Amino acid sequence: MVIAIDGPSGSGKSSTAKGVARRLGLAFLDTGSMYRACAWQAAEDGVSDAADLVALARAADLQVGTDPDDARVRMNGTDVTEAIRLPQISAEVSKVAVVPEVRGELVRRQREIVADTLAGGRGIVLEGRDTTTVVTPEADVRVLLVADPDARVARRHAELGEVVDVAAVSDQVIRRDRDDSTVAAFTEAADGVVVVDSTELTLEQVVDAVVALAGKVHA
Ligand SMILES: Nc1ncnc2c1ncn2[C@@H]1O[C@H](COP(=O)(O)OP(=O)(O)OP(=O)(O)O)[C@@H](O)[C@H]1O
Ligand SMILES: Nc1ccn([C@H]2C[C@H](O)[C@@H](COP(=O)(O)O)O2)c(=O)n1
Repeated sequence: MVIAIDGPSGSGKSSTAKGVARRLGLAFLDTGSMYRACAWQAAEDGVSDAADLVALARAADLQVGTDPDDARVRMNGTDVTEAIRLPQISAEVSKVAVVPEVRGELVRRQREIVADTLAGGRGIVLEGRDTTTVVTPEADVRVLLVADPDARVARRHAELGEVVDVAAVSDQVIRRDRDDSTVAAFTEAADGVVVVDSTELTLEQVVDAVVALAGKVHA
């Protein structure tokens, strides 16, 4: 069983994918964490031009955990699980994600993780921007998870707290989507991809909806 979930920032992809993975006993892969880890390394090294970013991605010793309860990320020997969620990484990550050769390298690694997980006898839920269209277009269940922009900004604001102002949150959600959508097709559902709108749904209800789609595969 492979379940792929894409969508814009703050639509609830990570929370939903983890919830579905827990419910069905599947592994979990946050593909965005891999772009974030590269952005973290680029900031550490002070590099920003495309050739350097590609070299960094190709040389990276990048370890991504697939336990939905403890998906730790290690980049070149450093545990960056918390660091990659900092606002400065969210602000910079799109500059890394728009480089085609970086995408090619990370997609190759993501497919490898999926294949290794399946070879080990376990299914996987992966989420990101291009998992339904590029990484695993053959997935058993493919979902485009959407939510109104106001709801997405409000969710992110609630998560980050008062320390981050509305303009910064909007940059993390709206501006980032604009930049990210130049290289990945997550604003429209591709053929065979089911749209789930989480605007008026609780997280539990969204997880129920995806689990129900997975149930139909085995029906
Ligand atoms: N259905 C929902 N209703 C209310 N809040 C939700 C719902 N789904 C997720 N959330 C909350 O919204 C926030 C964003 O969720 P999450 O990180 O899962 O989104 P995402 O799509 O993975 O975002 P990004 O792509 O920016 O990493 C979190 O605080 C999460 O708890
Ligand atoms: N499959 C993916 C996953 C992520 N990205 C990019 C776009 C995001 O700005 C960034 C971080 O992702 P997030 O943790 O916010 O889900 O990585 C992508 O291009 N393709």
